[in-house]
Amino acid sequence: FRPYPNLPVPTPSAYLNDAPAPHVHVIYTGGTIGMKKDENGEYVPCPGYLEEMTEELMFFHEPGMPTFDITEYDPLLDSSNMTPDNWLMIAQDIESNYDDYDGFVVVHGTDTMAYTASALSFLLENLNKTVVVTGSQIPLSEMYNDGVFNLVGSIYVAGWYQIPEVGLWFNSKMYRGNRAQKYSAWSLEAFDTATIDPLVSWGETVMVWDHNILPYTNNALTVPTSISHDVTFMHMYPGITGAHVEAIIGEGTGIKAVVVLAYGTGNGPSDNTSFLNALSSANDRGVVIAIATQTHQGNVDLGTYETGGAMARVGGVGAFSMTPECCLTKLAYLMANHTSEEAKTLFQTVLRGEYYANIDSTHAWRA
Ligand SMILES: NC(=O)C[C@H](N)C(=O)O
Repeated sequence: FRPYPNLPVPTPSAYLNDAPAPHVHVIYTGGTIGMKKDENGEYVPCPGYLEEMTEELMFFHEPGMPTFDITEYDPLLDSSNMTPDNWLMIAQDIESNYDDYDGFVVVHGTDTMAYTASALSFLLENLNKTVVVTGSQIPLSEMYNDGVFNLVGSIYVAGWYQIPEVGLWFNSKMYRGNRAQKYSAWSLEAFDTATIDPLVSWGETVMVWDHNILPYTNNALTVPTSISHDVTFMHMYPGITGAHVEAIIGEGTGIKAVVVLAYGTGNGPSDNTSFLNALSSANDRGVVIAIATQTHQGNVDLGTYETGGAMARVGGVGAFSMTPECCLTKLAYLMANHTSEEAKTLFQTVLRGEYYANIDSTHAWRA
C-alpha cells in the first residue's frame, strides 16, 4: 500500500507550498450528475448546470485542487443514447487536447459508462496520462448526492497522478476502465469489478495500487479514425435455436463480430445442431465469434467441458475473464481496422490489461 512512485504526491503541506496546480481538461458528455427534473418529473441533462455548480461549490476551489476547464458537449446525453461514434469523438477530443493538460476527466452517465471507459482504453493507443471517467447516481441538483465527490476525486486524481490508464471513478475508487461494470442501479457504490483491485482508492489518504498499474510508454498517443458498429451480443439461454442465432448474426444482418454470453466457462448446447450450424456458417462468413460468460467471475476455458469444446469447434474464441462490455468495445475497436483472423488473435491478446489469463480467476475469493 504505497503512493504511486516518482509522482508529485500532494500532502496537505504540499498544497500550501506553492506547488504548481496541475491543469485538467473536463469533458462533460452528460449523465445524471448534471441533470434536473423536467415538467414531467423526469431527469434530463441541463446545459450549463455542471459548470455553474463547479464555480459555486467551494470543494472545487480548495487549495490543492487542480485547475480545470470544462468543455460541455452539445447535446448533453443521457448515456443510454451513446453510440460508438461518441466514444470515438471523446477519444479524438482527448487526443487534440493531449499536450495542453496534465490529465483528463470524462463526465458521463452511469448506464453505459463501463462501455465508454473500456472503449477509450482501446482507442487511446499509447496513453501516458490519466483519463478518468466519472458521473453520479444522484444529480448535483439534489441535496444529498454523490456527484460532488465523484467529480472532486476524479479531477484531483487526474491532475496530480500520472497513471497511464483509463480509469472509472466511483464512490472513492478508480477501477480499470475496461474491467469495471455497473453492478447497481440504486447504490452509490454503483460500479465494481470481479477481477482486479481498484487502481486508486481514497480513504483518509489517496492510495495508488501501483502493482496494478500499466507501464508508462514513450510512444506518442494515437487514436484510430474509425470504429465498427457491426458488433453485437447474443445472450445464450436454454431453448435457443438456430433461427434465433440467424436473426442476430445471419447473412444480411451485416454483423462482423458477436459476443456470445455463454454459460459458465464458455459452454453451450453441444447437442443442438441447428444452433451450432448457425454459428458455424457465421464463422465461415468471417464473423468473429467471441465466447464470453454470463457469470461475473472465472475464466472462459473452452477446453473444460465438451459443451465448451463445441463452441470452439464452430470457430468460437474464448474471452478469458473479459467483461461483456470489454469484449464488445474491444471488438468494435479491432473490427474497424483488422481482418477477422487478425481480430481473433488480438482479441485473445492482452492489449490494455483487460484480462490476465489464470490470474483473474484467483479473485474468485471476492465472492
Ligand atoms: N446515473 C446515470 O447517470 C444514469 C443516466 N440514465 C445516464 O446514464 O446518463
